[in-house]
Amino acid sequence: MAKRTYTAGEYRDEVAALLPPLPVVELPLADCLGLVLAEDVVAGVSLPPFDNSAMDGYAVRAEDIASAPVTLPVADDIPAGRTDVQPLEPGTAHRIMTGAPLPPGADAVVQVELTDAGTETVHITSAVPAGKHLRRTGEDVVEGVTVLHAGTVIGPPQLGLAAAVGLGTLPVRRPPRVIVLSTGSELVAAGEPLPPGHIYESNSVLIAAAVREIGGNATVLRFVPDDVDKFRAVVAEHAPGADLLITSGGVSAGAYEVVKDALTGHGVEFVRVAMQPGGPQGFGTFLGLPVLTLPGNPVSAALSFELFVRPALLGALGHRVVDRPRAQARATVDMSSPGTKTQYRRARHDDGMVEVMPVGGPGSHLLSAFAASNCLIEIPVGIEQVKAGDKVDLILLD
Ligand SMILES: Nc1nc2c(c(=O)[nH]1)N[C@H]1C(S)=C(S)[C@@H](COP(=O)(O)OP(=O)(O)OC[C@H]3O[C@@H](n4cnc5c(N)ncnc54)[C@H](O)[C@@H]3O)O[C@H]1N2
Ligand code: MOO
Repeated sequence: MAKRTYTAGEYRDEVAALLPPLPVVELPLADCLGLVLAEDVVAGVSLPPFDNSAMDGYAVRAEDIASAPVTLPVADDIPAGRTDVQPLEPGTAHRIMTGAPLPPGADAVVQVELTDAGTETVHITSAVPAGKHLRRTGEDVVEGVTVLHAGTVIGPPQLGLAAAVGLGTLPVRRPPRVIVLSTGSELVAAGEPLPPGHIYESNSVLIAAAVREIGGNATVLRFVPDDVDKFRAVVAEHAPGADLLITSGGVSAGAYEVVKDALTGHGVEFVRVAMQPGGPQGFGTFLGLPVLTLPGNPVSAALSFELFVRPALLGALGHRVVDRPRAQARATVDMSSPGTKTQYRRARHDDGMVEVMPVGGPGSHLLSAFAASNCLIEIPVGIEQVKAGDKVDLILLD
């Protein structure tokens, strides 16, 4: 039977359908960075939780210093954290520090710079109006209100706010557990001697990093040689508890296509996507585990992750925006494309997004060109020739 051919858009949807929303879990704040809040979060306390001083100075009644300069006795000293604050008697001042609770009866704080900084008595040189330098209870957050909404991507400010209202954990969609497995008897790990006819393995390094970059947990398995039984055994051992298996290599038309041989007829369908790089793809479920088999050429694997796996994982994590931003710019040179497939050229746009220049050729082995790029030029099906000066569609990677 002829292999089904997908457009890049159709395949993107097929991959997304393979990954259901991840379960909601409560995670400690330190583990929530970059994840998506799964439920609304309500403040258990007001912010500030009590009326307090915004300045180091003296708590007073504004009317007592209206005719400043005046000298008042200092009846108390209130550092931040003090709990037994006494009321302010008329005609007196309390020395007070920033963040310390305001004594009942006080309605203003005079900052220390407007005084002689006395500890027995204080000489105040200027009057201040009632309300000056006070931070009122609930000015920032009122207890019981929703402070963070479901769907929010959790960044440093959101984590700070969660901690400020006393939350030690947040409800998030659990990071996906992704197994990354490269196949190929020619592969050697970086850092080891390179025998003749071998190459350094790079796909699992790139893919695992790309998984981690969006908040996933990636486990890289030692890449298996081109051996079907070994491949199945390694996957079976690691499938329990995993959310996704990503393989690279072994899916095209050669005599030793281990991924294809191991998974054909076992829940994984091997198809073609009308794009270049990234044509040969496979998707399905093996031993209950969603599987995506990416082509082995380094840029093919990288772009397959970019265009299909990344949006699917972001969707499963609850992100509303799962695609990279797009833009248009003018090509600086002529480019040709097959016309029958969408071509993704690696490229650099300038700061103003006026012009875009391809980096390297269209070949799927040109990893250094990809590493030097900040965008992809998308040349759609039906276009065989782009002329210098033509506007082209960009997918922004930076
Ligand atoms: N007769 C045909 N040959 C090929 C076709 C085709 O349609 N007919 N398609 C080509 C295209 S397009 C691609 S893409 C590749 C896909 O091949 P595989 O997925 O089977 O990948 P391999 O053959 O294992 O490797 C391809 C290439 O990439 C290198 N590689 C593989 N894995 C890694 C890795 N983990 N790290 C670094 N480099 C890796 C490998 O050494 C090969 O050079 O097939 C074309 N052929
Ligand atoms: O479809 Mo392949 O990914 O061009 O080298």
